Amino acid sequence: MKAAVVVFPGSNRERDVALAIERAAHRPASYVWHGDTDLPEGTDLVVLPGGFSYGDYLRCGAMSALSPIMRAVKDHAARGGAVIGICNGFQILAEAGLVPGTLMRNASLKFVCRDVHLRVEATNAAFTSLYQPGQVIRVPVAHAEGNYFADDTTLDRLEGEGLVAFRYCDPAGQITPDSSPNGASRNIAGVFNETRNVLGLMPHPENMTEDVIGGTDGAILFESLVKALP
Ligand SMILES: NC(=O)CC[C@H](N)C(=O)O
Repeated sequence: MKAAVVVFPGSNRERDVALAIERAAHRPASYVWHGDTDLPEGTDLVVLPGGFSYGDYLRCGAMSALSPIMRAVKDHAARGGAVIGICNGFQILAEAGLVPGTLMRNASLKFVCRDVHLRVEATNAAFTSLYQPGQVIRVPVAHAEGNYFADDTTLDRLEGEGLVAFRYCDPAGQITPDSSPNGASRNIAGVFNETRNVLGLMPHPENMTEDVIGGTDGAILFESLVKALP
């Protein structure tokens, strides 16, 4: 699997995700500057990492969504190529219209940094195929604008088409309002585009890939991608 991690001014999780990919794929990911216009030849997976691109001015991800590289990212997605946006990357995907919905300020109006539990809602995608359906995993969040919002018609469609990837839950897998760190609609933590080749995900699987830092639940996502992609 050949992965390209896009670096925006203010990204801060690019090395974490590149390391998680290298561990799973046994080959390094390459970094691509947001001002470039082309992805490396033969890229299988594009990663938009977490961080504070453009200092979160205007709205998180709004300016990065207009970066020159995004044209190539959209073309890659339109060809069926895999794209994952994590946290700030999810915000960029939403602003670019590559996944449905938007990310609003956390209901608490506070930056939230802690581990959360997620229920895996869909395993019929390259990103999640090695999880068990309904599996409860633990990964960290670190964001101020992770409150996923879409109108009810869109939410019903996402649920009807199985495009909700992950939901915040309690440790037993129950979907309760209290288990969401940000007030997200229907506890949604991650969504696919219609063809499930693009995933927007608010928590950070790349920061839960080693026992020494608390667990390996996040590593399974990268191992799933390695299995699914050439
Ligand atoms: N960890 C991140 O990617 C943070 C995302 C964004 N800057 C926020 O605070 O909502």
